[in-house]
Amino acid sequence: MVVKRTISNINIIWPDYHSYNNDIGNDQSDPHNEDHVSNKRVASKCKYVINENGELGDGNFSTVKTCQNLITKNLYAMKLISKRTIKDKLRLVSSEINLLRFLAERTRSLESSINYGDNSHNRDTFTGHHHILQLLDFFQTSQDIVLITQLCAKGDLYELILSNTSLELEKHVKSFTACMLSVLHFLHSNGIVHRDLKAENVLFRLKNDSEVLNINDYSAHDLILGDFGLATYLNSASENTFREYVGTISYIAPEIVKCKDVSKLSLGELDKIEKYGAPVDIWSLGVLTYFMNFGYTPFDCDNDEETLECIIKADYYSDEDSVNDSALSEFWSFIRSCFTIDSKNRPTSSMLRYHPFISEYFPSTKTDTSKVTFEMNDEIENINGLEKKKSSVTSIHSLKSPVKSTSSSSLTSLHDLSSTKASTSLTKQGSTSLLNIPHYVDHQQRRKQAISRGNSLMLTSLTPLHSPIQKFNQNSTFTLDPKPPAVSLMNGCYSTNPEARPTLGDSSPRSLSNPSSSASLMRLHSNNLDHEGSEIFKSMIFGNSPPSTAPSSSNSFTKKATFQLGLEHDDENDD
Ligand SMILES: Nc1ncnc2c1ncn2[C@@H]1O[C@H](COP(=O)(O)OP(=O)(O)OP(=O)(O)O)[C@@H](O)[C@H]1O
Repeated sequence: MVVKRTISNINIIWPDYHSYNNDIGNDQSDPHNEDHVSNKRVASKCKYVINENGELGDGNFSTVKTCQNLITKNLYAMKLISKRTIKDKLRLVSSEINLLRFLAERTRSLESSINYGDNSHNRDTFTGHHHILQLLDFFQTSQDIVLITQLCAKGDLYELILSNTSLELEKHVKSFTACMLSVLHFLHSNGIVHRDLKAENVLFRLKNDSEVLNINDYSAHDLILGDFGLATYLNSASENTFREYVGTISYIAPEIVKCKDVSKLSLGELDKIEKYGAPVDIWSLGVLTYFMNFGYTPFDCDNDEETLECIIKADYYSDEDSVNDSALSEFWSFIRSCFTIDSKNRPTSSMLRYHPFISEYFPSTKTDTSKVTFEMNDEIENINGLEKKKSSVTSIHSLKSPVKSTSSSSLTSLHDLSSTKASTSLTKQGSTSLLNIPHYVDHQQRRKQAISRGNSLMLTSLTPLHSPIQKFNQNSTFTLDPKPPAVSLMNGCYSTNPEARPTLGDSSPRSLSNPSSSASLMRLHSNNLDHEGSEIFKSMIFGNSPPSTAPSSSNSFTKKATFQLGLEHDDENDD
């Protein structure tokens, strides 16, 4: 059985996750036995090798390693999502892949339409789609579902904040916030909600020639938002997607907190819970901005119940000194806007670009029409007019700081709504609830340690770029090229396990030096059958979108779909 989804111009056919799940269940009987697997399908030889010493990080469901494409010689990040670990959470993985593919397509189409020489485009310092993790390829092995993405530096924003105690407001908090706001603006205007914006998911992309993150060199890195595992389309097919209790507790909005007990509700009761939407990301942005500035998160208390209580009331911690610090007035105004309890009154990503805290990064807002200016003024009035009540000085907050969730810590917190009263309908919708519950350490203690280690911020400024076009292009690490040649991609096929090597070879993209051998991702999905490659390559590439010559029977769709996830296919396409 297949589920067919049409996302913009991409026709994605994805196997029903229940049947896929069954298939994975079979694998688990002997996941190490390739022969067992090969009884029912032929695995392609993996086109990537892993650096066995190149672990970049791990998450709740995955390990991320440096890898090299054997054909292009380019280095990428390989995210290995263990089938054993995700078991019944396949919906989240297919959703992540679908979304990343859509975003990669959207990015390519936007890039091809932007004329960088024309000042009417891209006047803002940050261009949202430049700061999203790009998916290059994906496949599955007997043990893992594998995503190949662009390579970012080891370490993330969370580690950067903790290792520096906090970040500097003028130099970094503002620019990082503006950058993430540009990403949210891009996602929201494309109908996508991320639902897990947090420091751990913000990575640093380096220029090709930099091996380690030199945060002092502005021109050598960019912020990248990753982990789209919880991201979803606003017009999601599932009735209850926006009633799921998902996210990371320190960052969730009040409207998500209200969904905490959805698993215990009857269907009638569930209907009464208001659906949430894109504003949940704005709340998380407020938490992230606050965390960058202070080095601790705003709502965390001794226990989760108290934390959730504070979130519901927007009762964030603030000490009197910082509240009265005039240098922080715009910061607090921004925070208050993000922490507007009523999501309908919370400013959108579009409106927030006008906020004085970060508006200098969005010069395009200055030349908008009078209508927009009026809305802007209105908005700023709202921002400034927000009630002052909301911050706690001596409340139940205990100044605890989050500790990064480890790969095992939140797995136990996966609640499957299928075990609930509302199970029948929710399971049908494929609904799953996921909440990462981080552990906490004593903030004061950590702060003292950081100070005694003499950690100081050495970051240079990501200042607004006033001659934006030229300078932006020079400084950005964003690039879509070189485009991987079609023959180097695996496009969802079933593969042997990637070989691990102690070191990876030369990463110069030799095969890409021959332009005729390269095909952009755009072309891979363009239904243009004139590009190079044999019919079998076309079949592989268009596995998710049948070539126009393919028979249009539902059988052929099914074959394509199963081929795409490698459930049953013959791949004659090995190297
Ligand atoms: N492209 C990349 N380049 C470098 N490091 C990466 C990349 N992708 C992920 N990482 C590292 O691996 C970690 C885990 O990745 P990711 O957050 O995607 O996994 P996850 O299992 O979905 O995590 P979560 O626990 O948030 O659900 C990240 O925190 C980051 O440190």
